[in-house]
Amino acid sequence: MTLHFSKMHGIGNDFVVIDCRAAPLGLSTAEIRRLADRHRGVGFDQLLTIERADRADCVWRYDIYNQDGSHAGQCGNGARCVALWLQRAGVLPSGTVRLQSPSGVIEVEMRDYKTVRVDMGLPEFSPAHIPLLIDAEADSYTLEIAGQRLSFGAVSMGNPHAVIQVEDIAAAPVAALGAALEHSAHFPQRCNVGFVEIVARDHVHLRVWERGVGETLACGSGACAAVAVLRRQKLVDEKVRVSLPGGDLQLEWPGPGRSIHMSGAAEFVFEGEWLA
Ligand SMILES: N[C@@H](CCC[C@H](N)C(=O)O)C(=O)O
Repeated sequence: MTLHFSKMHGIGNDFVVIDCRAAPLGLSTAEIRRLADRHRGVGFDQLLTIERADRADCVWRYDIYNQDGSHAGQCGNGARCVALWLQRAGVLPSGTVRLQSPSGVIEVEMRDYKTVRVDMGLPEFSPAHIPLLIDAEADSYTLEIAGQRLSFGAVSMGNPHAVIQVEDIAAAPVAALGAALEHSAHFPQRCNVGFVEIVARDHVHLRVWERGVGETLACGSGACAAVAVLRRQKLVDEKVRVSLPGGDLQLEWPGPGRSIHMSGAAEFVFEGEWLA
């Protein structure tokens, strides 16, 4: 089997993008993992498929798979790459465009040749929605994780996120605590774990341990989650620059009942054929 793909990235969060407009993906979980292998396959953080929408108010939809083959509900950096991919294919209408994602409709808008602004929708804080097995919704939760008491905020951006505030981003225990919280029984669908250092009310540093991947260079939904959690705790302003290891994203969240907007780069790397 030969599979044509585009290799793309959004500030270092990298993707294999497959055109499924004419035919469904048809890869097993084992094949997705082989394609994700950075030595024996192509390598990616997420696999994105582009398909025809099945709802009347969208033309295109995308689906998301992590490196370990698991399915994801949202991918912010991926949404920007999907918009750029559709534009290069000549099928992205001008202006604001509604895209069907696995967790609902989002809106994308090309700002210049490689900057995309995305309406990522409403952050959902209710534990049932995340899902987080805990009695009552709160700004912050404390649990015993990996032998220590850990405080974190939690939110769904269409996918589950925990957000931990740290003093020094360089020293954050991303791998150790990220993996432990991702697999904690309190998160029945696992979770993405963000470690965030507040630099100023309009600037934070963020590193993200992604569910199904590990630490990535950037996570768009993780950036939204960090801003949502910190803003709810009244620690940041409406507009926040989020600096990740792979680059910066601009976030805007006016507050409850309003969408979070994220702006940042999307880039093509190459086109290829996978000889499966
Ligand atoms: N890199 C993404 C998030 C991808 C999905 C995530 N790992 C999950 O399983 O929820 C982003 O940019 O948002």
